[in-house]
Amino acid sequence: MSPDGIKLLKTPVLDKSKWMQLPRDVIIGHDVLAQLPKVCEDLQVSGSALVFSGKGTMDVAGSQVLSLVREVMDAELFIVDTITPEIISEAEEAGSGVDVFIGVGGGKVIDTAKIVSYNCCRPFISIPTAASHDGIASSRASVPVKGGSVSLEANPPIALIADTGIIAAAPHRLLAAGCADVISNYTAILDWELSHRLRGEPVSEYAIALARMTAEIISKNADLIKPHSEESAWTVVKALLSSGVAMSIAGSSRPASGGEHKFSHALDQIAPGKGLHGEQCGIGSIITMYLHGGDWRGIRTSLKKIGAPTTPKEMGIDDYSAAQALVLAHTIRPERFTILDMGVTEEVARELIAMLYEE
Ligand SMILES: NC(=O)C1=CN([C@@H]2O[C@H](COP(=O)(O)OP(=O)(O)OC[C@H]3O[C@@H](n4cnc5c(N)ncnc54)[C@H](OP(=O)(O)O)[C@@H]3O)[C@@H](O)[C@H]2O)C=CC1
Ligand SMILES: O=C(CO)COP(=O)(O)O
Ligand SMILES: [Zn+2]
Repeated sequence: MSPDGIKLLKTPVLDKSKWMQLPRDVIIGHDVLAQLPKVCEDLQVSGSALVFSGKGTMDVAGSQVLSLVREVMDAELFIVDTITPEIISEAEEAGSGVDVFIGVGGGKVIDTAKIVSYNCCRPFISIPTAASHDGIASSRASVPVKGGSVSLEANPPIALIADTGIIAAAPHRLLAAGCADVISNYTAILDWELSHRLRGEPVSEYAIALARMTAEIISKNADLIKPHSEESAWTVVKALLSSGVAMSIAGSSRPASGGEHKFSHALDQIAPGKGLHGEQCGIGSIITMYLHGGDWRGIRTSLKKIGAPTTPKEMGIDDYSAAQALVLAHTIRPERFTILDMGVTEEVARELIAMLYEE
């Protein structure tokens, strides 16, 4: 009984908690780069910044961002050529004592800034120059390591500033790769559900619903995704954002990364520097959708409409290497159970790659 005589009910304790981190300010649109000083003011970010950019993306937006940041705080530059544990340590040293990290570029630049931000316990602002991957707003980062790849916990951006003018001007190949990365959510989800049924891995229905809806929006609008159209850049950036949020809800990259991603990571080892991340995942998704017994032709049609490759040859990768990547995929993150972990022989792998060329 409470002091007021009200009978208190004993409620069962749910011994469960979850901490999800999501972006706070999201600015998407034409010429929004100029909003950066305002965003820093809104988020009360001041002091000093370390701006990460790439060799090519420096000219696209990195220099402009550096000038804008220097209007409101001290800023230094760190050029990311490739992402490795060594480069990350180097960047952490350069970022010691810095108040905010800003990533301006493609996926490698953004992932590096994200990891350094997490390790240095300082916020990070994401400024993608291309809609090529769904890590622009996620709380995960992928790092290639010897013999594979690791998915690390990282800081999601405190702010995402996506300038659709810059993104639409980027080579169409990058936008098409971003679409393919999102379309591959279809099979990532099937793999997660398979692991749930076979291994008892917990799933998040909300993360699955969001990731699937995102893939559906891109597939349904495949006809409307056009090169150098700011409208298309809008559509794709929003999809990448919601796919990233799905990963943050899940607390892992599971809703957006399954066997098709393991295939892509294996290709990065076997045929480095040929295909883009999203392109490889898209092709992997056609194959794993076939293995799941789903509409693999539908995935292939969407990718073709968008202008993403559907065969290894289109990425400059020979079929033998692609088949090897399929066989090796299960060795990448063996703890992540997918349909490719059920056993793919060399013979089957060759047949699966040949299937991609079928009319
Ligand atoms: N954290 C996550 O949740 C996710 C992470 N990823 C990771 O992201 C990476 C893939 O990203 P992706 O962007 O495809 O690869 P990269 O970061 O390697 O970028 C590909 C190329 O595009 C160039 N580029 C970027 N923007 C422009 C532009 N506007 N105009 C001309 N060139 C441009 C880059 O230039 P530059 O040389 O200047 O860099 C680079 O040469 C992988 O490492 C992948 O693992 C992918 C999905 C999700
Ligand atoms: O690329 C991702 C989602 O699109 C996530 O990357 P991982 O495969 O490294 O988890
Ligand atoms: Zn991906």
